[in-house]
Amino acid sequence: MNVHHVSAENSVLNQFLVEIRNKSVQQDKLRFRHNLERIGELLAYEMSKTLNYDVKEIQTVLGKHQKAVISDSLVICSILRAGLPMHNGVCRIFDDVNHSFISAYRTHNKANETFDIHIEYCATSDLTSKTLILVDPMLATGHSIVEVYKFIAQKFDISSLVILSAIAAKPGVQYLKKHLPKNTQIWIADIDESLNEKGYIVPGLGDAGDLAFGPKL
Ligand SMILES: O=P(O)(O)OC[C@H]1O[C@H](OP(=O)(O)OP(=O)(O)O)[C@H](O)[C@@H]1O
Ligand SMILES: O=c1cc[nH]c(=O)[nH]1
Ligand SMILES: [Mg+2]
Repeated sequence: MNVHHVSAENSVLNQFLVEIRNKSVQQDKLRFRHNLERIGELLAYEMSKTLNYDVKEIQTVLGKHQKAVISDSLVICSILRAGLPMHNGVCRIFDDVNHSFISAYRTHNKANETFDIHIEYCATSDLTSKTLILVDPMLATGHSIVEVYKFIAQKFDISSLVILSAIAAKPGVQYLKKHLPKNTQIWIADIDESLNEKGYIVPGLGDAGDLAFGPKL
């Protein structure tokens, strides 16, 4: 698995990350979602540099022009709910692609201090031979992404997997390395050291789904 830590190099991305983490600024839901959208755009742009390209010729009003354009067949799949704002950003970068939505939510299993992942909804086109771009702003333990991948891999033989996340915890990245295909590419805006006992990323930002859309019962 190839891990790209995008904010290792300073850019405007840092500003968006600081704003989603800041406990005062993040209370503004509109701004929180907008920043996740912008992070989605920037990750999509960076990731686009490693896709496959074919040279195409077009006709301008004055002559012919050749340029390499993306040849991969992409599908953007976001994990509900928190994936939706980043999804909007990613789909502003890749125009002519299909979109999939899959639900995954965690419940805390107090008996053995683990998390159960629940997948109850999946709306997708045929993913056979597609490059699947899986979008989720938070990669904490990594269990949600791995369960979503397993669910999809049971039904479709995808060509390759790309993951886009805003904030990841190191243990979650290690978990993905163990459980996802070797050729997976993962693009993370920022990587934090640890998780707390409730499986939240530290320092992280809190609950991305609740900050974007309000607390759920
Ligand atoms: O890496 P993991 O430990 O599996 O945790 C990450 C998951 O937790 C969050 O979803 P959540 O369950 O809070 O659902 P939500 O999007 O509805 O808020 C987040 O959006 C990820 O999907
Ligand atoms: O830190 C975390 C962990 C899981 N989900 C979140 O939204 N935040
Ligand atoms: Mg949540």
